[in-house]
Amino acid sequence: MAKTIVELKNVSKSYGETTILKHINLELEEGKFYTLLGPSGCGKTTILRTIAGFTDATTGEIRFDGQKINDVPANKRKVNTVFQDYALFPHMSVFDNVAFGLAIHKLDKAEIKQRVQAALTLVQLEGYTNRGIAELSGGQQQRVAIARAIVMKPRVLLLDEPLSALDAKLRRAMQVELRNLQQRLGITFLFVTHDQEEALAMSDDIFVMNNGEILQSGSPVDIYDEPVNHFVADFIGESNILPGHMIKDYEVEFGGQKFTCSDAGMKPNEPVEVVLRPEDLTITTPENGKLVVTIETQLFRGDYYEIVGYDDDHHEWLIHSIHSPKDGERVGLTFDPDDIHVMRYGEKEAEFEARLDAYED
Ligand SMILES: Nc1ncnc2c1ncn2[C@@H]1O[C@H](COP(=O)(O)OP(=O)(O)OP(=O)(O)O)[C@@H](O)[C@H]1O
Repeated sequence: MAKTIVELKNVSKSYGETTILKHINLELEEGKFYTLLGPSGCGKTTILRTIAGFTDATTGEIRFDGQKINDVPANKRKVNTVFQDYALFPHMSVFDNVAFGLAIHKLDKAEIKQRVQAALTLVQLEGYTNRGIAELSGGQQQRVAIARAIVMKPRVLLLDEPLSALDAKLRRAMQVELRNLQQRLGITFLFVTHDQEEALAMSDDIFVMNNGEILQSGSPVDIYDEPVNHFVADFIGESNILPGHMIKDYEVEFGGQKFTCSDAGMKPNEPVEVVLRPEDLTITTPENGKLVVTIETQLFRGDYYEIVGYDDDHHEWLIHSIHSPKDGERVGLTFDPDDIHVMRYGEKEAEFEARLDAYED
């Protein structure tokens, strides 16, 4: 198992009466790409700031290589931050921006030059050393900010929504670049975003946050396939979420019908929520469908149609399909038992994982 670098143990943060972070526990291992994902104001930046040393935790421990670092000042932590607005010095050249931290540490000129050149090569900005910051595009400024952080050879790089100022196309290109850079450098990245697609595409592991809490952590595939609760199912990807009842292990009722599923460990007749992803629904004839819906609208999304239909209980269904039924047409929907994901109301991640372990063995 990889070595743990950063640990937050039961970290809480309050400003006066307002609690911003509630009992945060997380571990970052060496060489992995992590993402803090959640809506605006949920506390993502505050977690970065406690790790960087810009904000004190009200309670709890921050550890680096197993040592408590709550009282270690920011400039003594082996962590660097790339800020959302880049925080570059506009009147200085690219070289001087990247060299800034090394110059403060009074490294000799030859070493500074060699390290700045190496960092600029890594972010594909060789040849830009004498440019002013104002003469660079947004994407190039972004690269300078990253070069300025990695030139310090941090063990952990914190990135606070670094791609949010870029247009959609450049943003996608930078996602690939950042992921490749992380793999080449082999250092731990902790990346903050509220964009779930970005988190799914880039991360080894994601921490899904809401309201000052980490609701779920795990690989993108695990979180997508097995969301712990309504918030996560709704926030990550698109979902059909329906109320239902667990009849017994591996049998669930929703929409007035019983279905075989792969979930277990609930009480008989326990009220539950059922998740079906739009891409797991297949359109068929009404006779062959497990459910029947009437098509309301459809949007062409390039490689699929995003279709909305309503069942006879007026429940809305979102369907992704390469086929385009007619508006007003009645169609059947089928899905596999494995595509049904059942969630218990109020279940926390630890209880959810314990239940999964118990019935999967
Ligand atoms: N110095 C402060 N004093 C009081 N409240 C603060 C302070 N800093 C942050 N907050 C509050 O803490 C909450 C979490 O802020 P934080 O910046 O960590 O959220 P975030 O998830 O990073 O949001 P965003 O995606 O919008 O940047 C917000 O409600 C914010 O208003």
